[in-house]
Amino acid sequence: MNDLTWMNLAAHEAARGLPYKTFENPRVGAVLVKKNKIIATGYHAEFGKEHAEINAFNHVKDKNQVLGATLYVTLEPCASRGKVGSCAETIKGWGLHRVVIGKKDPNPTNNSKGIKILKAAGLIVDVLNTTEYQLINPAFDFFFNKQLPYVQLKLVTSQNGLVTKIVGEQTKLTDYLADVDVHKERASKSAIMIGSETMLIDHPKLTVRYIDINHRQPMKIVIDRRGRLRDTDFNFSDNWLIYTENINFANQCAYAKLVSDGLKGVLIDLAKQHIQSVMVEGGPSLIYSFLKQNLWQEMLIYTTNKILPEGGLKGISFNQKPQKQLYVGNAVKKIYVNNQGRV
Ligand SMILES: NC(=O)C1=CN([C@@H]2O[C@H](COP(=O)(O)OP(=O)(O)OC[C@H]3O[C@@H](n4cnc5c(N)ncnc54)[C@H](OP(=O)(O)O)[C@@H]3O)[C@@H](O)[C@H]2O)C=CC1
Ligand SMILES: Nc1c(N[C@@H]2O[C@H](COP(=O)(O)O)[C@@H](O)[C@H]2O)[nH]c(=O)[nH]c1=O
Ligand SMILES: [Zn+2]
Repeated sequence: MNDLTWMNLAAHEAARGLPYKTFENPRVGAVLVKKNKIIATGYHAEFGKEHAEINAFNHVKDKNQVLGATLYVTLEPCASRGKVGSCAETIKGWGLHRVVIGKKDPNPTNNSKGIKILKAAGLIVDVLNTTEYQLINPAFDFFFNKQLPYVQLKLVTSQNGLVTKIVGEQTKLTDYLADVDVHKERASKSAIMIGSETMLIDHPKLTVRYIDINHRQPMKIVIDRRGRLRDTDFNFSDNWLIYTENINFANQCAYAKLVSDGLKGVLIDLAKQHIQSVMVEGGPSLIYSFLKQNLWQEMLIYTTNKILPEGGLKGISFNQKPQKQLYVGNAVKKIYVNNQGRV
């Protein structure tokens, strides 16, 4: 077994973390190895809980086994104290011989700093930088590399490509199991975004409620260029943010924010508020705008088994081949990846 094989095992561990549980944290895996044998494995399972390296160490019954061992970890151990304390500072007390790292942490609070701590403690540190575990945290990587939120578009259609039965109304298309999947997607995002027309017609909740979560609810964002929400009686609270170009609305509503440079300006502003990822849940007009301006990284289309009469609101036409497709409840979920819009 060589470094790459052990690191692949650590990457498999990382993939045991579920994005709807790790939330804004990266999925990370770790393997402790001594004399070509595994001592323990671990992964980061939940936002705010122990990191992968610590979990691996906690799985070792006789801690003497760790003396002189090698730690394989997919991401550079954190340097900052964060929510659980610095892993690099903890690791240096274990008596390891060597630490092998999949890639450096793109988060500037940790970048190269974890490696520095380990090296200063006399450990041998190697960074492999191979590609297979670069793709495991697309939103985390995109946010820290581009200083913009990762944009995931999502639309639900009938089998014949419509998003509503009647223009100007809402139509529920997904069944319970598909909703659970949608809510897992929501739970992994910092924010959910919709267009003003969807807000006015659907009055959506935009919460995660089909699954339990132990982290915060995503922020709710409405794009309301003209300020059509100005004279409505929506009960906005701190978790809502409305981007508008209507100065009167922005002055009058505590939750409305003036933005003048379009969707890109919105994304830049969200990044400043540490919004790492956004799920744009429609409607089709807003989704088209993100596609046209190439401001997206991933798109989910759930095509349900329902057939709606012609005359309803049309979804989008999109010719790219999906990277993946799977069945969830009454829908086929197609996942599209924008190769020109990634890191
Ligand atoms: N099946 C599904 O998955 C979904 C269905 N729906 C349904 O879709 C319908 C609403 O969808 P739709 O009519 O497409 O409207 P949207 O919800 O997409 O809202 C449209 C508004 O968004 C704003 N907007 C769009 N593009 C831009 C841009 N480039 N820059 C700034 N603002 C922009 C505009 O505001 P302004 O006019 O002020 O400029 C526009 O009027 C509803 O019936 C709803 O029930 C909605 C979501 C999902
Ligand atoms: N119609 C439709 C969806 N529509 C999207 O979900 C929003 C409703 O969110 P909420 O109020 O939290 O349930 C709605 O405004 C629109 O953005 N989503 C789906 O998963 N399945 C569906 O059939
Ligand atoms: Zn850590």
